[in-house]
Amino acid sequence: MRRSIATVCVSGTLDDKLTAAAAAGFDGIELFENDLVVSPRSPDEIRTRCADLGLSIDLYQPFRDFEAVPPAQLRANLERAERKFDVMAALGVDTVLVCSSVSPDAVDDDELAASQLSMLADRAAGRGMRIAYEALAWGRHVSTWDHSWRIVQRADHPALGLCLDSFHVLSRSAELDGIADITPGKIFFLQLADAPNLSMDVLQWSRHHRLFPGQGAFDLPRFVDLVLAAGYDGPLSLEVFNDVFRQSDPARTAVDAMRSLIALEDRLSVRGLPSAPQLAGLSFTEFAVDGRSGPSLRVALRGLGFTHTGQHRTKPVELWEQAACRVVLNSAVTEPGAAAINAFAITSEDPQRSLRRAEALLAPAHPNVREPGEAELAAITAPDGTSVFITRPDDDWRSDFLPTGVPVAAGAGLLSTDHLGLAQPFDHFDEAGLFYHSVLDLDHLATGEYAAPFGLMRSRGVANPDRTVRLALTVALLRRGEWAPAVADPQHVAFRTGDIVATASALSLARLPVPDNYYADLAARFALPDDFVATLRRHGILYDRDSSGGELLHLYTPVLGGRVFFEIVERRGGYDLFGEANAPVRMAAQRHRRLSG
Ligand SMILES: O=C(O)c1ccc(O)c(O)c1
Ligand SMILES: [Mg+2]
Repeated sequence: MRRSIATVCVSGTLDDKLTAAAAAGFDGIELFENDLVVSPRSPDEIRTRCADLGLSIDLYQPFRDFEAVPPAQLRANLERAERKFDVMAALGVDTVLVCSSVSPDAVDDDELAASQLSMLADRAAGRGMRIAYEALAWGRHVSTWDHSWRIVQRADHPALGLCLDSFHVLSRSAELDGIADITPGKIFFLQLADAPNLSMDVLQWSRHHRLFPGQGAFDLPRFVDLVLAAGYDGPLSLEVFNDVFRQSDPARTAVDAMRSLIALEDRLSVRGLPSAPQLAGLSFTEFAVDGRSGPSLRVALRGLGFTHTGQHRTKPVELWEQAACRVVLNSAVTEPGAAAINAFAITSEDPQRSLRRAEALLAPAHPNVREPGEAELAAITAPDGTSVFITRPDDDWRSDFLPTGVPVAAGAGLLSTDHLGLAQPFDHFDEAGLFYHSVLDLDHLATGEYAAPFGLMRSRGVANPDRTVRLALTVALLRRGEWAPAVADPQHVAFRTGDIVATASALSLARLPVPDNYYADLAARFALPDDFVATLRRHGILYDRDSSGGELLHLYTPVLGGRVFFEIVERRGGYDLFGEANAPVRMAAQRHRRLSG
């Protein structure tokens, strides 16, 4: 299907937007009037520019407050419409979007609305144009798709049809099945937007919080399926009003937008991508370290029971292991400053297919510099710049490391990497969620918010079906201000143990001190037995319980080398999340710990 994007989705002037849309591979655009009005190009020149870029102009919009008005107003509205038809003729666009009236002067009279829209359609038809009527969720009298359809049916004019916008339809949790019964050919245009579930004024929700498909909570595949069942064969067109996208790099937003459509088409089976291979776990996490952070990470790894088992053949890179937990310390990446997670690796049953899928979803390939004889690691770059390596089930990458011969430590019972905690750059949180969801086919777990010492935080978990790969993405709800302590957004690796009390007893490293107030509150909140709470307190273990009785027991290290820390988790009874309720306790404790040295 053709793919289009409304100019309102991305930042910049009209030229910036057109360039971005074309570069991302869109076939067409919806031209917003504002973008035309502020452009120094004439409509003719815009038409030429779009043609040069290979973009069609699929829709001109919006035309507001047209229908169901008193006669004098109707004359003025028709006159206004003629001026817009002039512009459309010069642009070479044949469809104009008329959104349902929000005017207090509009009359609640379907017959009047239908007859006036029919007059408008007559004039449009005279110029080879057509009218797509869209019910805004906050329309004065017409606010649902079925109401707009009744009016279009009543008008019964060949140049009058519907514009269906997923936001307006799905934000109203309307009855949907009837969409499939709309007369073939009467859906003139389809606009797609996702959104998070929010309880708020629907206009504010629409104008600030729309997202690209796959980034929010709406069931877009079902909606689009119904529209296709009604015979729609026009473009899939994104219309996303979003405060962050409006001020982000348009080239990047357009790629994010295109990825959302490719992923949606894949879910609709309109266009098949290489299927996502099964993933078998997080095979290693790589930290970039320098002369200051390297030593503190080594001390911590030893204290956690890791052994420095391997040294890279050609690079200053160390492999540390304990059971299936692997950490790589890379001193070759010399970005000055804190230690940071600069890469992680996921085991795929078919790395090459994983990579082909990633490419089809416009994931940037990671330039992988390798010496002869070294394992070929497929790699892509995540939205926050982290490299994601895709490794084979046989872990052939380990042969790049020569054994150190260091005797293997007894360990502390750590079994495998449970999850990574990756704080995301403010502008790329939604992009990251869609990236992992589509490229690696990770499911969205719950999205949550919590009040942390340095601001409100949002978290979104993503995981594969059998939960061997879990990522906890976090972001501050507001872009950070000037007072942002360095510990505000650290990254971490969590390792799984089967018995956290035994593991805690075997550790030999500084634990994060957890305040007594926390344990007093915990005992009260969950009615826990005294001796259990005493054990948790003795080891600095935090606790969470979900609504089905699943439990998480976890503990943290202080922040190491400026930005990273480790966590140990024991999951009981199918606990599926990350203990977000305890994140504020951890953040405050980490800051106390830094202040006290
Ligand atoms: O917010 C609006 O006014 C507006 C305008 C045009 C649309 O297609 C729409 O969905 C919303
Ligand atoms: Mg719309």
